[in-house]
Amino acid sequence: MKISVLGCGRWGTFLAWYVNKVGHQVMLWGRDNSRNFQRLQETRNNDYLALPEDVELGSSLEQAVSIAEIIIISISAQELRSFLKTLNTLNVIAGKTIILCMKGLEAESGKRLSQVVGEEIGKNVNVAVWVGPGHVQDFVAGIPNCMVIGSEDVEVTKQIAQAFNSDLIRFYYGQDLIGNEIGAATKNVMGLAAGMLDGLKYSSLKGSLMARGTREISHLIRAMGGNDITIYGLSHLGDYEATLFSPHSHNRKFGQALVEGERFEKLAEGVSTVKALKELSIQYDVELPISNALYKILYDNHDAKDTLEELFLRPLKFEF
Ligand SMILES: NC(=O)C1=CN([C@@H]2O[C@H](COP(=O)(O)OP(=O)(O)OC[C@H]3O[C@@H](n4cnc5c(N)ncnc54)[C@H](O)[C@@H]3O)[C@@H](O)[C@H]2O)C=CC1
Ligand SMILES: O=C(CO)COP(=O)(O)O
Repeated sequence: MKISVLGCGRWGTFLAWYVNKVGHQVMLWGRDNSRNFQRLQETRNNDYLALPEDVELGSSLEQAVSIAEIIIISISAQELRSFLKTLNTLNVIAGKTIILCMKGLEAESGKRLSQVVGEEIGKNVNVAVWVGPGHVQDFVAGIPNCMVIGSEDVEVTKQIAQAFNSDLIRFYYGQDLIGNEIGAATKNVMGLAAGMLDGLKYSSLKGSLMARGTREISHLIRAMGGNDITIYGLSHLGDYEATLFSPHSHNRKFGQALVEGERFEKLAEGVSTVKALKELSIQYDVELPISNALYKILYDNHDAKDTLEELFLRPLKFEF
């Protein structure tokens, strides 16, 4: 199949590498002025991998979209809406399948990224998400993992999963788009919290964070009309090792750097997702104590140690 990957950062470049490896014809698109794109053009390398010669690099968005049946998008979540507005003006997207390979929510509205596609592009495309655990560093070292593809159309889900399945990534068919999108975005929030615990030398609390984090987000998924069991699947709990424990996780590193008084400059999607969760907790009237504590730390300048310790002072309650 002809596939174009839009976004040539850490993950987008890996996706182009992977989709080429499993036998598809791939174009990786980036903006002319992007440092990532320029470096790939000059060296075909980034910090993580070397791109094979048969992955085409392109900077014309119109060309990248018009030549492909499947369009994979992997840019920062907060850029998606404006990016789609630009894409829409080119009039080449109708009839394509868009796969969102990004883990975030729109910060101001709390909207899921597939909803943003629906609002900006309309109904004349198929939309799927490809989420779950995986770091470029592990995949290029040949370490396999499991991931999940989901959409509102089971035939689209199956077609994509079958086209991309390999002995490096085993795909499962997602059955709950709301749960998969909320789960994928919010695992980054738990990653920020895990990093803060690491920085505070409270790493032994990460087991409790896993238990209470999943419970908190399952309430939100149910309130939003999803299936609360999805939280225990690949998009959320299955991604905890790669986020709460992995030395590669940007979200975990961001949280750790914050409590250590350092700055972590790379994209940590959880920071914007914390804002989205504040909005969703109001919209759906769901209590999200861990996410709310992170909001106070990140947006109201509360002290991380005090704020996380305050979680222990709440009234006792039943576990489930
Ligand atoms: N296992 C998985 O499914 C993984 C998923 N991700 C997700 O992938 C997404 C991207 O993350 P990274 O690649 O780490 O970020 P990154 O910062 O390395 O790459 C983002 C890329 O998007 C481009 N970009 C940003 N705004 C743009 C715009 N308006 N128009 C065109 N291009 C734009 C940037 O130039 C950059 O090349 C995130 O949502 C992240 O959560 C990341 C790693 C693993
Ligand atoms: O989603 C990821 C791993 O599955 C990447 O996580 P980070 O963005 O925290 O590095």
